[in-house]
Amino acid sequence: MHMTSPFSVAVAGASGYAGGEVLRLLLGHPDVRIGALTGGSNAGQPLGALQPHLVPLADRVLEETTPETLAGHDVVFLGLPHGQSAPIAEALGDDTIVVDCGADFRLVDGADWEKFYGSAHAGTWPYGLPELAGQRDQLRGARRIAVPGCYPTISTLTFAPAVAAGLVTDDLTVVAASGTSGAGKAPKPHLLGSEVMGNASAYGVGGVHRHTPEIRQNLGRVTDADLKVGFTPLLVPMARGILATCTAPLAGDVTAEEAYEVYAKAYADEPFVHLLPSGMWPATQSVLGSNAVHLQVTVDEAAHRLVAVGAVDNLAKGTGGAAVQCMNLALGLDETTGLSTVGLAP
Ligand SMILES: NC(=O)C1=CN([C@@H]2O[C@H](COP(=O)(O)OP(=O)(O)OC[C@H]3O[C@@H](n4cnc5c(N)ncnc54)[C@H](OP(=O)(O)O)[C@@H]3O)[C@@H](O)[C@H]2O)C=CC1
Ligand SMILES: CC(=O)N[C@@H](CCC(=O)OP(=O)(O)O)C(=O)O
Repeated sequence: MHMTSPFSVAVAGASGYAGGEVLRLLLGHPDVRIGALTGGSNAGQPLGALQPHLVPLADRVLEETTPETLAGHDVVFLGLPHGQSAPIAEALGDDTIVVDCGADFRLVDGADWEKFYGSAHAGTWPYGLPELAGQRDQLRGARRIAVPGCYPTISTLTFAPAVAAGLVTDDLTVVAASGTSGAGKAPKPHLLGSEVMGNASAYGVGGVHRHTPEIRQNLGRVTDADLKVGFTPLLVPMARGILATCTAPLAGDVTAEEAYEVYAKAYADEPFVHLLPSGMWPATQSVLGSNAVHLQVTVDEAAHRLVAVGAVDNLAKGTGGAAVQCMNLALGLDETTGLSTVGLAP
């Protein structure tokens, strides 16, 4: 099938956070026409009752999420719980570009999948992080795309230049604080206002969070070293954003200026990765709503460690923005179409 602009696009999970963010961005995209919008328990509801910020789509009624409702579009975005994507993708056929915001097709190693997700591995699709070595070429013209997890996106981009350049040993530590939208819209006891407001907490501690193998897999693409990745997620009282602190012992004598130069060179041509001026440190507010990632790096001489910090909007570059960026690559459009690097302040 030969696709031409405007490309018809359907969104499954349009009532959820990821689906809603994909739609927010698609409403500003010049080359798409928004087709079917589907939900789960909210099928039959007008979108305006669920996503009031998506004003131009307020009167659109959510359909059931089935291969039939999603068929006949050039692109289908899936913002569904884990495990729901494979049967739909299979039924859609290879003419349709399927961009999955879920985890089902991100991991290469089936044993990792089974250990961390506890179910049978569905397979592996091209991985939707164009900035990671070798991935952009896989995404151009792709028909199936696995959008990364939000923590893996920022952890990978924050650590990759140091790991690729051999500035650090194989012993990597990530501590990342996320806003609550990372956990989705479905009600959960630990996300009640009383549990979240005025509170910061750790969870998934001790190498058990399912994003640990995804981060290790990504950074394993830029080094031959057998990496050890320690990942600790934190939940903090904000709606959007992740701030990741990535540290590792230095492999040799490296100055802060040399580390900064490595990062500047690695991302010189990346439209969405912004290395802040030396001495300025990333803050989530600056990337909210935008597809930008903000980074900074230095060396702690006394501790003989590299310290890099990254900020991302988990719903934008962390999911919906990455999904649109990958759609652009798959369709042969300019990768930045419909995406902004402008955040919010204050
Ligand atoms: N939130 C984030 O920051 C990120 C999310 N993701 C991934 O994106 C996907 C969606 O997450 P998110 O939007 O946060 O989750 P939400 O809980 O906010 O949304 C889930 C969506 O899936 C729909 N849904 C749930 N169960 C079914 C079902 N059985 N059949 C059909 N539709 C169903 C829901 O519909 P309804 O409400 O109508 O029941 C809703 O539209 C997940 O795989 C998540 O891991 C990835 C990276 C970051
Ligand atoms: C704050 C919070 O709860 N975040 C989620 C990660 C969200 C994400 O990236 O999602 P998937 O990998 O599931 O697609 C978590 O830790 O489970």
